[in-house]
Amino acid sequence: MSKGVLMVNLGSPKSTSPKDVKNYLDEFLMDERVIDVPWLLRAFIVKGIVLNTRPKKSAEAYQRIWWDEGSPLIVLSERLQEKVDNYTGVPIALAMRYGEPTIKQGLQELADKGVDEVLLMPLYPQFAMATTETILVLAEELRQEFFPQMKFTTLPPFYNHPDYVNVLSRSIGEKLDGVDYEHLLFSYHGVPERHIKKSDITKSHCKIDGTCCKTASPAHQFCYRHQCLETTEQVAKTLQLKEGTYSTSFQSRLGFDPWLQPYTDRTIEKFGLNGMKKMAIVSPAFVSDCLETLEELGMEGKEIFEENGGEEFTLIPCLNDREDWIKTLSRWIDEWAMQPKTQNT
Ligand SMILES: C=CC1=C(C)c2cc3[nH]c(cc4nc(cc5[nH]c(cc1n2)c(C)c5CCC(=O)O)C(CCC(=O)O)=C4C)c(C)c3C=C
Ligand SMILES: [Fe+2]
Ligand SMILES: [Fe+2]
Repeated sequence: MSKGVLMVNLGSPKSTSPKDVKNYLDEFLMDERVIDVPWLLRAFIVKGIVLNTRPKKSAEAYQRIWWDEGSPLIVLSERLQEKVDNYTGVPIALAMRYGEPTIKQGLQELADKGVDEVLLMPLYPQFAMATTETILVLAEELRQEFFPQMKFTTLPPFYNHPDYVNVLSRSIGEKLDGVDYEHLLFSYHGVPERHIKKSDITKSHCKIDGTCCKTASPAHQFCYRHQCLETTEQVAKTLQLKEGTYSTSFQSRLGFDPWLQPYTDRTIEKFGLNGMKKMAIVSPAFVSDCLETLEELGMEGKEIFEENGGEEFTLIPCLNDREDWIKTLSRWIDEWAMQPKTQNT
């Protein structure tokens, strides 16, 4: 058997034109694990409302962060894939859940190299139905239809893996070295509260009441909120952050349903209004910088802070293609590649 890796990230529109952004949002938001309502209602919300209003605004946001080489998320994911490919002894392909390169193209690329045992590597530290789960479900559907000879293994969410926590902590420590700040905010992409309850395999643990995520439960294997809070706690412990000098919030709310709280924009506003002058922010739900970090935090978040009296806003970059991150991923891959036994997901 020949082994290979498929790294999968979220994806971006082809360009910053409203038409391409609309196509991308259509694919993204029509995913039943993102907008998790029956198809007819989803089509009404997405095609009838969101796609008639959002693409222009989103396209303008993408224009503010777009690079000459293309979407930051895709360019940074490509750099990561190339560098890990150079370090490891197995072929590494890259795919996006939405847009291109598709998961089917990524699997075909590996199949063309003779790979029949694939490590699926969703590039998300924390599990969510709207990210990890949708990747794994689609990959399995494609395997059954087009690549029945392949065997899949999945890299588990690494939100509390000591190697990941150390690299993330180091990246924060380096950026904040010599920077005077009063508070470090860990801002994770939000999800609707409903998603957390749906992913609760015990069907009774999750109450979203502030205590359930701190009480040990098998539900936490699939609890995005628990995993985010845990990443924050592990990093705070590693960096020896003092209680009260850091906290967790959730960004990018869409629609009118309750999402995970506290919301990042309101938290930043409150910091400013309460007299805070210097804050730092990190977004550990993403391993690559993207619209949500560069624009929503780096531009909008900064503006909210300054409009409300804040003065210094330090945005910590994602891990992107840091050397220690490349080496960590490569080590995980090599450890998997050396295991003799195969395992189907
Ligand atoms: C942890 C990662 C992510 C989760 C969880 C997630 C859930 C989620 N997202 C939306 C809606 C949108 N997200 C958008 C952009 C976007 N989302 C993520 C990651 C997660 N999303 C990333 C990395 C990005 C940026 C992509 C890029 O090209 O840089 C967007 C599009 C931009 C916009 O119009 O604001 C939408 C829409 C929902 C509804 C959801 C959970 C249900
Ligand atoms: Fe998102
Ligand atoms: Fe929980």
